[in-house]
Amino acid sequence: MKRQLILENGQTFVGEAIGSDTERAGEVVFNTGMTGYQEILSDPSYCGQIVTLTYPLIGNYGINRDDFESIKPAIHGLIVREAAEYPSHFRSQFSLHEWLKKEDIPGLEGIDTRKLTRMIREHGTLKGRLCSMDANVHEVAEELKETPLPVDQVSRVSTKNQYINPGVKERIVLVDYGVKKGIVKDLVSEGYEVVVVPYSWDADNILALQPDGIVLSNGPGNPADVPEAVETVKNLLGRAPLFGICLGHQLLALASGALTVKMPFGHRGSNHPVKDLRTGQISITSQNHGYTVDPDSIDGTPLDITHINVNDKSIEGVKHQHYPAFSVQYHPEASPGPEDAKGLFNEFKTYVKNSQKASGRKTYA
Ligand SMILES: NC(=O)CC[C@H](N)C(=O)O
Repeated sequence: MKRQLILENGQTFVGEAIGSDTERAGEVVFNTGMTGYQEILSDPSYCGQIVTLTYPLIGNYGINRDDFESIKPAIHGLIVREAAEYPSHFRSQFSLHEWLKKEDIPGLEGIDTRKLTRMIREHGTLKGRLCSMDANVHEVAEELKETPLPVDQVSRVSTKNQYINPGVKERIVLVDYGVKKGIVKDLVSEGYEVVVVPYSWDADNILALQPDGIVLSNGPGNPADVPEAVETVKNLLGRAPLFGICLGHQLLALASGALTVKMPFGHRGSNHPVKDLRTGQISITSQNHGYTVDPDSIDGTPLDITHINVNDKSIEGVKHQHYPAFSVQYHPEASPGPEDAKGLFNEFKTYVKNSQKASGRKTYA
């Protein structure tokens, strides 16, 4: 069955329908990763977006039960050049098409994904809708133009209740703005007790858990859409070591007086080079973000820039001058992607240990 992608600029791409028959709209973004489609499909930071993958063959190793980054995918659609019909891998349980159908996510295959990607690179991200062939292109394009991007994504994907991953070492509170499982897994593998709490918890509620460290997770949307989270981070500064990842990084920056801006088409992929300005070391990193900390807003804030993107020099990491708080725009947990940045979890561990020593609290081995 044919299906079309209608963009707000009136352009259309006609291909074959895969997955669910639901019609759905979203901001169309591209990811350049050659592998990792299952993690991308289930990363809550894509909530409300339609993702096109630039690698031409997707789905060849299937979908398995272990590699999901969340339980319920929040992505609005998937666009690929070719979806493998017969996956081959010993862990595979579904084909891409079967899984998309099961999760009620519409997909489109067989279009020129290079043309679509170039269009997004030239004009910035575009709103789009995956539609049946009888949709009126002009009407849909007008409607897309008039519909603003959603502002409620974090509340859609954050956990509703706190939950605990037991551990024998320090207690880390992980504030869930749409957390990827990879972050939880990496913290648990350090031996921490990881208490995951809803994004709406205020600082008093979080501090009542007596955390030895706090991680601010990744998450979807514009960080300026969650002012209550910025307020919470402000009130957490200096009360426990803070480590922000992606949206968590943007919230730490906003809480410290900096600003964030929307990028034309963002960074989404598994090979983004990041330079640590303190050591000169380059890491190849996994990224998924459409907003960034505005470099012109840093002066006068208590933040030092620690990392920059080698390609476009955008800010990739900051550190607070007075409090044990730091953050990165990229993904130390990878999931999917290279693991060059895993060392950031060790940096966090040092912060946690130092803060324990300074406070005279019990330290762990
Ligand atoms: N992965 C993330 O946390 C993304 C952060 C934010 N939603 C952005 O797009 O910039």
